[in-house]
Amino acid sequence: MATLDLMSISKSFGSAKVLHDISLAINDKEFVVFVGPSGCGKSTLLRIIAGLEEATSGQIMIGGEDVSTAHPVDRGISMVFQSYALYPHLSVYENIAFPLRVQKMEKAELDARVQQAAGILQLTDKLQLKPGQLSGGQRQRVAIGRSIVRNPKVFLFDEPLSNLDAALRGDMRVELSQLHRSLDATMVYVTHDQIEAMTMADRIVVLNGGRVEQFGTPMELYHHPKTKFVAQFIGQPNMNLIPATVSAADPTGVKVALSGGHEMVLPVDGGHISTGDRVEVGIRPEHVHIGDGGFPISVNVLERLGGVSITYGTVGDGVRFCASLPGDAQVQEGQPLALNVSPEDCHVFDASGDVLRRKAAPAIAVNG
Ligand SMILES: Nc1ncnc2c1ncn2[C@@H]1O[C@H](COP(=O)(O)OP(=O)(O)OP(=O)(O)O)[C@@H](O)[C@H]1O
Repeated sequence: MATLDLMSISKSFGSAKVLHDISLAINDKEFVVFVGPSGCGKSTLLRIIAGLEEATSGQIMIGGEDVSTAHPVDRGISMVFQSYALYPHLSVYENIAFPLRVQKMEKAELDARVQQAAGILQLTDKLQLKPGQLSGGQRQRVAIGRSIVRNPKVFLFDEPLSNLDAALRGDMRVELSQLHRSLDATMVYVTHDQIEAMTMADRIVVLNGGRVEQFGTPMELYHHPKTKFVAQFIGQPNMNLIPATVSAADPTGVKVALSGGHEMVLPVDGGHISTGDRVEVGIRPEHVHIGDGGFPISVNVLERLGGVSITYGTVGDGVRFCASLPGDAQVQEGQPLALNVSPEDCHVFDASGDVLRRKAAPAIAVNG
C-alpha cells in the first residue's frame, strides 16, 4: 500500500512562509496533480515529499510509515524532473540502469528490469543510442524509465513535460496516463498547466499562495469550485466573472442585477449576504446560448474554430465576456447579441471570493 499522507506541512525560507499548514490524504494508486500559479509552492511541497527539502513543521507518511526525517533514498520514492537529467555520455540502457548500478544489483535482475521498463516506454530499439540521438519526448521517457526500474512506492513528477512542444506534450499526457494505469502506482505530479491537471489527475490539489484552495476530482473542481480562484484556474476558456449588485437574498437564493442592469434569480445560499452587496456572477463560456431575453453582449472579436465559435465581447460597463458558441452560430463582429444561461449553471462569489453554496432545490422565496 503506497498511501501518501501530508499532515500539517508548513515551510518557511527565513522569514518568508511559503507553505501554510498543508494536510492531504492521497490514496494508494492515485494520480494526484498539484497545480497553481508560479510561486504558489508546488515544487517546494513535492521536494519536501521527496526529502530534498525539509519541512519547517509537519509530518509525511508513506504507506503508513513516518518518513519525515528519512533520507530521500530510503523513502521509496522516485522523482522525474523537468530537465531530464540524463548522462549524455551513457547509452539509454545505462541511463535507465544507473540507479540499479548504484545499488549494485545483480546483472540478470538489472537487465530484466531495464528491458521491462524499456518495453513499457517503447524504448527497446533505442537502448544502444545516446540521449543526444533522441527527441525531447524520448529523452523524457528515458528519465521516466530510470524512475520505473527502482520500483518506487510513489512516483513524483516535477513539470516533466514543460520542455516539450505543444503537440508532444499532448502525446506524452496520454502516455503518462497509460503508464499510470499499467504500473498501478501512486503518482504525484506538479504542473502549472490546468489542461495537464484536468486530463491526467484522479484528483487535483489547487494551490494558491502556499495554501490548498481545493482538493477534488477534475469534475468537482469544474462544477463546484469553492472559490473564485479555483473557478478561474480550472476550465478553458476561463470562467467569466460579471460584477453584480444583490437586490434580494435569503437562504434559498439571491436576486442580482448584473453590470448593465440585467436581472437574474440564482439558486444559491444567500443567507449571509444582504441587499446592496456586491458579488460576482461566474458563467462558463460553454454554458451560454443565443436567445431572446438574455443579457446583452456586444461582440468585438469572433474566432471560428470549426466546431465552436469563440466570441469575445463586453457586458454592461465594459466587462469582458467570452462565449463558446456553436461553429455555425449567427454572430457577427460589431453586432449586439443576447445570451441566455441557466441559473443552475451560474456561480456566485461573495466579496472575499468564496462561492455561495448552490441549492439543489429551485429558489422559492426570492422568486416569488
Ligand atoms: N531555496 C529557497 N530559498 C528561498 N525561497 C525559496 C526557495 N525555494 C523556493 N522559494 C520560494 O518559495 C516560493 C514557492 O516556490 P516554488 O518553487 O515551490 O513555487 P512553484 O509553485 O513550484 O513555482 P514555479 O511554477 O514557478 O516553479 C516562492 O516564493 C519561491 O521564491
